[in-house]
Amino acid sequence: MTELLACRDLTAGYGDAHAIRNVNIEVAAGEVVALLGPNGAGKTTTLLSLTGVLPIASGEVAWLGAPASGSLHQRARQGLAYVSEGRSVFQRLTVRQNLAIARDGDAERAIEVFPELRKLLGRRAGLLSGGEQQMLTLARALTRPTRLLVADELSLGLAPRTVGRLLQTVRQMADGGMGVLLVEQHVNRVLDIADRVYVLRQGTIQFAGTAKEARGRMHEIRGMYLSGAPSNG
Ligand SMILES: Nc1ncnc2c1ncn2[C@@H]1O[C@H](COP(=O)(O)OP(=O)(O)OP(=O)(O)O)[C@@H](O)[C@H]1O
Repeated sequence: MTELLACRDLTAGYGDAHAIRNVNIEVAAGEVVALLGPNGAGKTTTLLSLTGVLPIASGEVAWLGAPASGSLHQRARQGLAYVSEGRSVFQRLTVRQNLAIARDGDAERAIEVFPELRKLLGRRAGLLSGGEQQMLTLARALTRPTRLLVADELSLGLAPRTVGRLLQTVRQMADGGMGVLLVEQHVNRVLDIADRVYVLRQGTIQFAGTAKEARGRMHEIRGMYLSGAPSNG
């Protein structure tokens, strides 16, 4: 398997506070990797430092087999799509205009993944439902050739059926050769489509294994959620 993104002993955070410590994660082409853990565990911080948005304090990040030094912008041109928490469509622009924003982008590629967007192309994005906006957010990230999709809580606030639809689409994209790193609150649902799982708790990796192994240790993983909140709140 071709390794796309990896970190070794990654420590990062905000000022002197290290929200994550000595984190080791890898994502290869063709696999869905889930990053799980309770609120405040450090999942978003991990994605931000892996994608080059947040500077790292120590450790190493490798992107496409070489030490990662460029910004998110540079990595995006090499096939890294990062969908951050929350819907980030341009509300006043149409779906078509939203899809046309990326330079060198190809709206048709995105519409192939989400055919339901075709009939909405002329509609203002602000008038779409929550699920449609989230599809558009994801579709926009895919207008460029994508090697790795990194997504933070894609399914936040969506109806169960829409969550299932998005996650199945993500699985199909990985089956087509893309690597996927997902932060997701719906543990059971994400285990249905993930190949491997990491569980973060209080800034460190507490579990790393296959989705099958995670299912076998679900009781223990649930416990990490219950006891995972930082003591200072
Ligand atoms: N901009 C920031 N400045 C200072 N501390 C921050 C900042 N963002 C996050 N933190 C802290 O870093 C820790 C990890 O936060 P992070 O957002 O990475 O967790 P998370 O696992 O993504 O949580 P959630 O599931 O609630 O989104 C938390 O203690 C949080 O309060």
